[in-house]
Amino acid sequence: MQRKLAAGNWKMNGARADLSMIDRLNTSHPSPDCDILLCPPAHLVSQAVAQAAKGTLKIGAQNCHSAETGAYTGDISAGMFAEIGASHVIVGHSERREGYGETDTDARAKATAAQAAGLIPIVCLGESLSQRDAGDALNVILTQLAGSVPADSEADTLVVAYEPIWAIGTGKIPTMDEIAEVHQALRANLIDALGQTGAAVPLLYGGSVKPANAAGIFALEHVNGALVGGASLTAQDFSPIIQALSDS
Ligand SMILES: O=C[C@H](O)COP(=O)(O)O
Repeated sequence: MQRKLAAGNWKMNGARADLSMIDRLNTSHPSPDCDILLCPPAHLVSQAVAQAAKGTLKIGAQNCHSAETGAYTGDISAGMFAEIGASHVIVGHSERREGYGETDTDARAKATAAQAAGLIPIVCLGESLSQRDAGDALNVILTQLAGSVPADSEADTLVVAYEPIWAIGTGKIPTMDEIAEVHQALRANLIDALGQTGAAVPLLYGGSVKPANAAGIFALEHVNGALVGGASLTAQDFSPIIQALSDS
């Protein structure tokens, strides 16, 4: 059985004062098989960890370098995030792939470094609108999966997130059939690659998840949670998404 995960990605948003929502999230009590994760900007991770310590909320990072240490000005390694108490790190997000030219090889190197440091990588995959319109979505996604996931992953050391690029921050989402088709294909390919481990890896959907559409998405087979951007910025929006996942 897969664990459920409601993960919030604040991207380059949020200030110290916004960490007060952690107290509200920590008072929610999702089902025992459901984890809540918040990934604030790097400068807030340490304080977020301290603030979350009295509850079960986990804190993650949005990116890491694949090396342990070295002359990489401005970068932060997975081990450094682990040292300050992070539990997860997002890798291969389309905003890193598109904005910084990161490849599947980069995503896999970061995911491998994360696992070595004791962090759980959330490996992101997703097609552009033109790729979907051309009927190439599954091919693109499964190629990214094969190239980005470390071969020796375990069920509790890997999360995979399907995020269609055209759904991120747009208010548009795929049809339920389209999400189900992708998640079914991801599950089948993970089982092919990892055996029974692949059956237990949590699969998240991301892209314009809101309180109004969360329950429908979480009802789909092989959807074990969400990677939430805009709606994770306030407890008012994120809490009902967590509740919908917990109830699913
Ligand atoms: O990492 C989160 C995703 O990019 C989704 O962002 P969004 O919920 O604002 O569409």
